[in-house]
Amino acid sequence: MSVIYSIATASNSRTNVGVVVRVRPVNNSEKLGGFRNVVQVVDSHMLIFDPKEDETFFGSQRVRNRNINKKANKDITFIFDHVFNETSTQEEIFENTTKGVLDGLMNGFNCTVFAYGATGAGKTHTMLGSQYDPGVMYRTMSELFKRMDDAKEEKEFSVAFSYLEVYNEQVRDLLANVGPLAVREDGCKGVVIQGLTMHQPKSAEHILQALDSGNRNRTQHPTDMNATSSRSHAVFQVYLRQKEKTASLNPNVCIAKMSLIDLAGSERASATNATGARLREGQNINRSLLALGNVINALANPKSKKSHIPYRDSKLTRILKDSLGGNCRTVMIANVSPSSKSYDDSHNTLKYANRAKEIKSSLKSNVVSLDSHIGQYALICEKQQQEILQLKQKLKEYEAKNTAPEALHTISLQKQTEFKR
Ligand SMILES: Nc1ncnc2c1ncn2[C@@H]1O[C@H](COP(=O)(O)OP(=O)(O)OP(=O)(O)O)[C@@H](O)[C@H]1O
Repeated sequence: MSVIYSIATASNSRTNVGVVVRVRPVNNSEKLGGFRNVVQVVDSHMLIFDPKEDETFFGSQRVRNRNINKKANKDITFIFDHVFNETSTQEEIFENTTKGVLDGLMNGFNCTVFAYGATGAGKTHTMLGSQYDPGVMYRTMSELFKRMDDAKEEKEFSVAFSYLEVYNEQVRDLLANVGPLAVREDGCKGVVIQGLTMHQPKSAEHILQALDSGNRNRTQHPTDMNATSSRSHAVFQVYLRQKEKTASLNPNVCIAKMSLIDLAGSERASATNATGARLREGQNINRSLLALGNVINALANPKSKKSHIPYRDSKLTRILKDSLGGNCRTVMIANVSPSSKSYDDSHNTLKYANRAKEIKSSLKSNVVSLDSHIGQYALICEKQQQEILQLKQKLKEYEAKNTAPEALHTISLQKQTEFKR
């Protein structure tokens, strides 16, 4: 029997999390090894993992032709916001993923795009690409500069960016030669990485150069699956400040952050034959990806919404605390190889991506009025005064109803302490 994950389309107006899958072309070693294809892209939303080999497709219609002697294939149907096949271009990926997210950034929402997948599945190709065929990061920045230019009559913009990596649970600035950086949380500013350099770009090309030089500083080591495997999580962040150009003394100012992340490859240690330092490296990668998965699971689980989201379990999730869930728009690009050589890795990636679809977040634009602090405090105080009066009234009614004098006294004391707090 075939399994279908999520019958409803993943494009749900309540979700701010888009999940897309990109299937890369088969590489030479997969071709020469005679591996079979285990990912069949049916259309732009559906793929089948490990399809029955005796089935043919006409459009999205299956035509069955059963062979009872064959070992059952997993035959799992997955549905995502978008599925890109082997021939999809960098431009198509950008147009159908980050371009829409940029609308969010321009409207003051924090946004995150991250590439997830096993080593060699195509994450760096998707996010960074090459000089001649740039990926999502450069295309996003080009589009951002275009949009700022289009709106320059109405708004004043300022942009800054940073580029860091998390390697072996240490944060390093990819654009400056400094030691490991500390991460701390600031009540007002959110997550702060102490000493991380901020750069003000003059153009999208300037950012492309910075990405290129930053990437040369990134920790890479060959693995059995990828000769130039990125062994760290690379986090590129852009801060956009917009101020309305109006005659008003109190123009709206809006600050939002976009994080573009090329994660290190998820992999089983046995598949990479790693030992010693490489094994420890792999364990740290898996630890932070596991932590990221746990955060995704917690955000996706409505029961845990009010309780604890385990952001503190790794450096990666601590850095992304204000970029995942909550007030944030997220796109996950799950990269997979179509080959049976990466059977378990692709299966795991698809399950991880499927889980990420469940995250729901409530958006709140970061628009603030320049003197909002004063106006807001007056309103907050007024609201709290009203709330205290209502609670006092409720307490009075409760005390009047309650006949046990001792119990009454204890409850009353407790409530009073609460009010004082
Ligand atoms: N869609 C694609 N089209 C053409 N080539 C691709 C595509 N995706 C990946 N490749 C090629 O496959 C190889 C591995 O890709 P890439 O380095 O992006 O993998 P990765 O997922 O970042 O791996 P790691 O986690 O080990 O760094 C590269 O040579 C890359 O150019």
